[in-house]
Amino acid sequence: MEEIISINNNRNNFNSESVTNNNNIENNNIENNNIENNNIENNNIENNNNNNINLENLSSSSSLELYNNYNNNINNSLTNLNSSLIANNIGVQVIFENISYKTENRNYKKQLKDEKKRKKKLGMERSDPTDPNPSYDVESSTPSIQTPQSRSSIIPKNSLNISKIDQSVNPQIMTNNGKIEKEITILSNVSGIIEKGEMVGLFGPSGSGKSTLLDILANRKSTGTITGKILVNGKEIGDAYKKYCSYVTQEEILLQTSTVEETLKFHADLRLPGSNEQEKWKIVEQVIKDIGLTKKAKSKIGGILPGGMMVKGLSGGEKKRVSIGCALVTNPSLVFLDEPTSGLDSLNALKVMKVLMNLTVTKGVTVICSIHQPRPEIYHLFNKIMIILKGRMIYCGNDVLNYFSSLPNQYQCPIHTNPADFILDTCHEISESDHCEEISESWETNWRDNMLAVSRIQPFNRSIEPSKTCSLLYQYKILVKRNFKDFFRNSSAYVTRLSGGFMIGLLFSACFGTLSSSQEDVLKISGILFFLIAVLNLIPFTCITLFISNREIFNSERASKIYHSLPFYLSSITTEAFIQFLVSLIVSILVYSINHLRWNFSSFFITYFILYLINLLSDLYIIAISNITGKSDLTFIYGTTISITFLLFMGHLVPVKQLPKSFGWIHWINPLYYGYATVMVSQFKDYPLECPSDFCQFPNGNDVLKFYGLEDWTISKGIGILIVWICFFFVSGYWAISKLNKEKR
Ligand SMILES: Nc1ncnc2c1ncn2[C@@H]1O[C@H](COP(=O)(O)OP(=O)(O)OP(=O)(O)O)[C@@H](O)[C@H]1O
Repeated sequence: MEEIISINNNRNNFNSESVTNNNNIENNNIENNNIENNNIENNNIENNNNNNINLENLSSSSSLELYNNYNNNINNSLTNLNSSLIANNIGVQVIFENISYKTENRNYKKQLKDEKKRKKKLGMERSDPTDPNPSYDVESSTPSIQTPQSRSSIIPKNSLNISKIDQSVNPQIMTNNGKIEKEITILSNVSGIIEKGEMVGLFGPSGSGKSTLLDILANRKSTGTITGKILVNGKEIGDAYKKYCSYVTQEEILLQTSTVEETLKFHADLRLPGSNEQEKWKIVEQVIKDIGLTKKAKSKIGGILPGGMMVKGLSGGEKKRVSIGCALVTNPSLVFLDEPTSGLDSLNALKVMKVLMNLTVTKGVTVICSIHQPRPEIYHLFNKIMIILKGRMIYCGNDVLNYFSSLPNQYQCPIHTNPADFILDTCHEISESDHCEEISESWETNWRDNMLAVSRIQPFNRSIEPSKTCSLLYQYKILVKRNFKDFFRNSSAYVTRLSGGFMIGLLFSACFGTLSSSQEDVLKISGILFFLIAVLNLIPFTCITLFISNREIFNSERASKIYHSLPFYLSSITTEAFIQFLVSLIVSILVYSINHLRWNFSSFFITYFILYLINLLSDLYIIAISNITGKSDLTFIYGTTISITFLLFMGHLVPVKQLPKSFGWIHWINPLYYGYATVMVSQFKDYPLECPSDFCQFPNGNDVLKFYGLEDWTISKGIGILIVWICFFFVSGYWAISKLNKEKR
């Protein structure tokens, strides 16, 4: 039996793909998706011109009533299509009503400042005796008593009206009677309906509020006040809503050293807590098929690693498909995408969009994406268009061209013009016309009176349970596994750091040679200890770009809420602690064995342990600074300033007792001083020194300690204080990563 369901996608020049009963969607180079989906077998979607609704009549009509009837028919035919085509699959219907969003105006201070400047300038102009046409006081920040007409007539042509300018630059900054507000309204009473299995394009000029609406619909907004309702299949489902949504950000932030399947498995591990390994792998395989990357499953993502090394990997479009894949592992009902085609060439953009269309057709997934001027083939893949202008919905449906021609100015799409370009151009025209307000209001009234009334509530066929999360320990395990894999695959990271340790060890050996307990070598030994601490303090500076890049990945993954910040932070510190363990060990063994420092196991062990603590501590404070600043250049500047201060007041170059009184206290807040004091004690405490004549400066190691003001120092005190400092930097780093530089949405 071959049932043919015809739908009219009712846009001029529409020529969408056809889905045959083999589900083979013509997909250029994308692999065919042989997805087993009994529900859609035997269903053919054909976009033909045998439409039930006559487009010609519609285009000649400009009446809203006719348009509404038409739209209702389309809605019904789409609903029929959806219900018969994808009866048991995962799609959901989403109705959002009167969504408004207010937030703190981040430009408030700047606007006030600009306003002050403007007033000052106007004041100066007024008092200019040479001005033949003295201007009047134009108080944009307080309502004027002049009539609009008189007011406009008295504003000199060249005078600045800051509130007007601000609104045109950033049309979302809505002012109240021209008053600069601390809180601004980004979205106002936005409503719409998205049927299951629909692919919806969210259009609008830059700054109109598309990303804001997507964030709200995807439940990702963490700032501001949101009002309105989101109904899933007619129900308000609160927290469980998250379970149905996935969000794909504009920029794909993926770990370059992971393969496609590892990336997806990572997401499956953290987002599917109820599934076993076998099930997760099955899902990963299916997602790889869905995104058409079976042949590239074992390929690395690729890109430039933080150290600068280039890893060959996927193309931009393929990376975007992996990002989409990450969003698909949870089998979402709704997928939101913020400009999925940005940065891609038109062929790759089309491939990405066809992957999305496949999902809507084969699984009934609802796809909503904001998009800027797509090529016509992409535009025609959308079942529905939503248009946001100045934070208000001006259209939501599938006949936008006819709708625009029905508006007061009768905007007609010229032949051979990309409809997407026409939509954007028309939006600009509308926003500058006097009808803008009227058009938004008439659409809102139309929505309330007609659209909502005809929408059919879909039955709920997915369970409404709040989503489960993995335990923190499990998250930590998965993150540590990923970190170590990444570390060993990034040869520039481990080769540089380990070979750096090796080179430093050899250079020290070459410079200081074999040392003895003679008087001349006493200063060399204290010099070696100082330089060892200085080098191990500076080594972490080589990893600033790595820390910043990890932070970016973390921010993006945290926004998707796939893990908690604590396991992420602990896993990063675990990897770092391991690397520093190796680096300090290499340096200590080389220096100790070649330079012949005080040889007994406890001295070696204590020296090594202190060097390790110094290395770890330095790593932690660089991590803390990079988490606080979020920028590599600032981390470098603050880090070097702190390190230089620490090294100066370490007690080697100038023994602490000889430091000037006004600055001498600094050594008490210098963790490197405690490290240096402790290794000095481990080397010189009760250490017999050669004394060739009756008088020598240091008859015994204790005299060396006395010279440096360390005679009362003990090893246990030093280790204790260093551990306290490590804890301090550890906590500061965690506080900074969890509280600062968050992705504000
Ligand atoms: N806290 C804020 N203070 C001031 N303006 C804000 C604030 N948050 C958002 N905006 C402004 O609101 C507008 C809507 O932002 P949004 O990112 O949703 O627009 P968009 O349509 O997605 O733009 P684009 O297409 O350029 O990404 C922008 O002009 C933005 O600058």
